[in-house]
Amino acid sequence: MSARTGVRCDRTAAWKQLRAHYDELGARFDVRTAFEADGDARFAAFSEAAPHVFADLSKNLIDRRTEELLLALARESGLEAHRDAMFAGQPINRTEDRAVMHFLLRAPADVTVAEHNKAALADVHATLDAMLAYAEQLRGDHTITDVVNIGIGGSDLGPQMVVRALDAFTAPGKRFHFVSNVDGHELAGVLKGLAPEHTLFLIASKTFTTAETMTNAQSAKRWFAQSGGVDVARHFAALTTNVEAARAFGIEKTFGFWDWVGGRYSLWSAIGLPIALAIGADGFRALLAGAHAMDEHFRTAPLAQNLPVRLGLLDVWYRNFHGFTSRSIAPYHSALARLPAYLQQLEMESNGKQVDASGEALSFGTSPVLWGEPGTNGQHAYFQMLHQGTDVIPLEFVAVRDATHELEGHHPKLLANALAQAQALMAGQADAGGHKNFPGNRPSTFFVLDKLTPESLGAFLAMYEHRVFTSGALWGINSFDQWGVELGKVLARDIEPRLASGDTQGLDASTAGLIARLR
Ligand SMILES: O=P(O)(O)OC[C@H]1O[C@H](O)[C@H](O)[C@@H](O)[C@@H]1O
Repeated sequence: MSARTGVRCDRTAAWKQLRAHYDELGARFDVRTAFEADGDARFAAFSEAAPHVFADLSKNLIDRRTEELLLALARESGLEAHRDAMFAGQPINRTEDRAVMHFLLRAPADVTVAEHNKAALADVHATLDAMLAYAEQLRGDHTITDVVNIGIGGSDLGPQMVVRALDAFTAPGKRFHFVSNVDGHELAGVLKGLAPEHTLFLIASKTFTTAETMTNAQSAKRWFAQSGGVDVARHFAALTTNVEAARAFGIEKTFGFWDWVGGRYSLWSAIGLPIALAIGADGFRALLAGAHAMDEHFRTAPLAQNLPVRLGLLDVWYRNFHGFTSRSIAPYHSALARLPAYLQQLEMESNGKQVDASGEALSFGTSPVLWGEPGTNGQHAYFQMLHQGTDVIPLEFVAVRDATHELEGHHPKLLANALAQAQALMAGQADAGGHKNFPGNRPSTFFVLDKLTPESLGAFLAMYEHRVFTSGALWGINSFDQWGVELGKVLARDIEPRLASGDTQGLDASTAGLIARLR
């Protein structure tokens, strides 16, 4: 059974037309020539001012015909119906039979939703109000100086990235630590500087079964008792859909969320408590409001002026026609240092799939590899390859117009570097001789936020979520499950006792040999 309406992208007429267009013109498209021909008009046509986010797409390898065909592909593939199904709360995550409603987490209490989602919206706001009241109470409690979030994947990357990104909005007096790895070096390193009476542990796990998080949580509880901590109820809280398991673990204070929130889409839920502790209730509400504005843009803007859609279509063009296998992210703001790691989970766990939503094998590529580091650091490391390597890797700049520090001269230098890199990638430099030649015509997208605020960050992240939705929808895959993480977990459970016993029976010779080495 097909999991959705519409035709899989590779079976549409537009796909064939795109293939022909690529063979005829796309492969040889030169963005420099395109700028010579229609300059300002190109910048106007290929830029988009969405809520809180401006995007310049004009340095990409596309022309109007390409975009028209991509829009036709979106229509034939049923993108709009799939989007509307998500917003209607239908169970579009078919392999887990779940709705996908992270957008509801940021919807105002009085927004119009389908009748069957009214109870969910009321639950969202009841939990949000309780969580923000708790956050405000703790913000005023100066005996708590250290907050340790124990969680992994979506229960770590989102809150960690946002807390760091909004550092300028964080009230002084509390330090935030994020422990994710089962490697005890991480937790031990954090605990070294802490006192139990001044520490709050947040155990963040959607399922409350994840091995890494449970191991770290047990160790934190043991450390708390051994270091003289007495009041577990005051110093531990759980953020989870599995409240029962949290209670069984011994935690009284719990904030829940729901199975229709995917882990990598959960920073807007109770998983966002560290964010609320850092920037306060108003700040957290502003983050949600920014995301909601982008939700509305994605839900209602015509496809041709819909920023997440235009980005998702470009991703399909690059992945399936140009054959680019990776994309690099360069945030030109050091507070966004964890953005690439967060986006890796968002995009690669969502769209790193090889079958469509009905389980049928795909004959085309899906998620690219995402990677990156803050500019300008990346420039002095791997940008060499972006400029002169043999592979073309689309690059994404994220620049912020207003700085939040007062150091003189830094910000213009930072912005000049971002602009110059985008310019150099496109323009190149010919005839300088061999190793000094830059081929140019290397694509980039340039995002501008006026200021890095809770609101603009919320909008930017929601834009990215919907962009991933768009490419996933065109590919016909289920962007909301993650079966690919299961096999390794199962095998680790088999191997762990073998490391103690030395039993290697039935194992391949490599794994057996490595176990012998590691014992
Ligand atoms: O929040 P949890 O249930 O502990 O899950 C944490 C993470 O681990 C899982 O294995 C998935 O790969 C992620 O999607 C998830 O975010």
